[in-house]
Amino acid sequence: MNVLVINAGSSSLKYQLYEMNTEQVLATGRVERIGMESSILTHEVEGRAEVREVSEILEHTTAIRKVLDMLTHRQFGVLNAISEVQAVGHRVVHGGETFSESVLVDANVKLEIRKLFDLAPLHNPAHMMGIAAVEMNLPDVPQAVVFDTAFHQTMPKTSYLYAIPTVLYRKHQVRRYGFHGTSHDYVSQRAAEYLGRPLRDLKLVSCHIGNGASCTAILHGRSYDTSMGLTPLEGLMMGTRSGDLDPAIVPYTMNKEDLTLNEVNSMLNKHSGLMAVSGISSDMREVVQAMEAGNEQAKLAFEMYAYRIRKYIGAYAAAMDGLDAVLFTAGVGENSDVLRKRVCEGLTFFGLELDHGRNAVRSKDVRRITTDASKVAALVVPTNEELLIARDTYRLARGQGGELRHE
Ligand SMILES: Nc1ncnc2c1ncn2[C@@H]1O[C@H](COP(=O)(O)OP(=O)(O)O)[C@@H](O)[C@H]1O
Ligand SMILES: CC(=O)OP(=O)(O)O
Ligand SMILES: [Mg+2]
Repeated sequence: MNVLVINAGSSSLKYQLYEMNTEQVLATGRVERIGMESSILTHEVEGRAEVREVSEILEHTTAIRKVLDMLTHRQFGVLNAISEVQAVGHRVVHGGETFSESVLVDANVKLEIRKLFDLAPLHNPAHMMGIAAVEMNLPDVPQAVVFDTAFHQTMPKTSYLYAIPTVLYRKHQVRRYGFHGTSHDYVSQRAAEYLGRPLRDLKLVSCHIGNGASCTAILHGRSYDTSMGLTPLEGLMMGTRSGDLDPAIVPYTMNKEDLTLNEVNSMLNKHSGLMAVSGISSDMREVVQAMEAGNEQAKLAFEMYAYRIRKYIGAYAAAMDGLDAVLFTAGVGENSDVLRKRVCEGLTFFGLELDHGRNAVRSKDVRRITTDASKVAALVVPTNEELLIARDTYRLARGQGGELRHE
C-alpha cells in the first residue's frame, strides 16, 4: 500500500510517499511560500533534489494538486497514476483530550480538530486546510490523523494540571497537553533498541530541539511529564517562542506598552526566543555563526537556550527519581554538536560524561555521545515522525478494508 504523509503548515506543506510493505520512501518534498507570488516546490527521489519549481500556488488545494502531479510526473514521478495513492496520513499538532490515538478522518473528527483551533493557532488551521485539500483532490482515499498530543495522554494529573481554579479545567479543558509526541515516542523506541534494553525498564529524557522545542520525561516507555503545555508556547526557549515566563508579564506588558492581547500573544509566539534575544535570527546555525564571530547578543541567546534545556533535564531526572539516558533529536538536537556540548557540560554531577570525539561525529544513525564509562548515556537519535504517521495510517486504512479496495 502507498501512503502519502502530509505535514501542512500555514504557508508550507511537507510530504513523503511510502510504500508500506517495505517501508520504503518513494519520494519526499515540500511546497513553501503557499499564498505568495513565487511558491517553491522541491521534489526529491532517492535523496536527490529532482525538481525545484517556482510558480504561484495560492492555497493548499492547488499545492496538493501540484504534489500529485509531481508524484505522477512522466520524468520525475514515482507512480503511474494518482489512484496508486491508497491512503493519506496527516500530522495534527493538537488533539486535546479527545484523541489519545490516531484515527481515520470523518465529519466528527474534523469538527473536533476545528474546536481546537484556538489552542494551536499556528498549526491546527493549517492541518485542516491540508485535510480539505486532500478531500478535494482524492475524494475516495482514506485519511488518518496522527496527533502530537496523543503520546502525552498518559501523563498523571500531577504533571498535567495547572494550579489554577479547577473550573477552568472542567469547563474549558485548561491543562498541559504536550506536543511533538510522535517524535518523543519514536526516539524513545529507537533508543531502547540501541541500548539493548526494554523500554519499560528505562528512565529517559527526550529533547526534541527543532524550530519548536520540547523535553519529555519518559518513564517506562510512557510520557510522564513534558515541557510544552496547553499550547506549544510553554517550556524551552525556541526559535521565535519565549517558552516559560512569569504570566504576570502579559498584563504588565499590555499596560506598559499599550498592547492588545493578540499583540502580546503574537509577540510571545512569533517575535521572542532566539530571534528576540540574539537580534539576528531564529535559526540556530546563524546564531552560532554570529556567536563564533564574537557577537555578544548571539552568545547570550545561545547560553540561555542551552541553560533552559539543562534545567529541564535536571528537573525530569528528579521527577523520575533517576535517569538512564538523555536523547537529542530534531533539527538542532541532531545537528548542533556545540549546543549538545553546552547542555551536557553541566550534567556531570549525575555522572554524564560527554565524549567530545563522539559528539563531533556527523551521521544519520543513532549514536552514543557519552564515554563508555558514563553513568548516564546521551544519544543522538534522528527522529522520523513521518514513518510513525505512515505506520498508523497504514494500520487504520487496512482496518477499514482500504487494502482490499485499492490493491
Ligand atoms: N547544522 C545545524 N546546526 C544547528 N542548527 C541546525 C542545523 N541544521 C538545522 N538546524 C536548526 O534546525 C531548525 C529546524 O529544525 P526542524 O526540526 O526541522 O524544525 P521544524 O520541524 O519545527 O521546522 C532550524 O531552525 C535550524 O536552526
Ligand atoms: C508543536 C510544535 O511546536 O511543532 P513545530 O516544532 O513543528 O513548530
Ligand atoms: Mg518538526
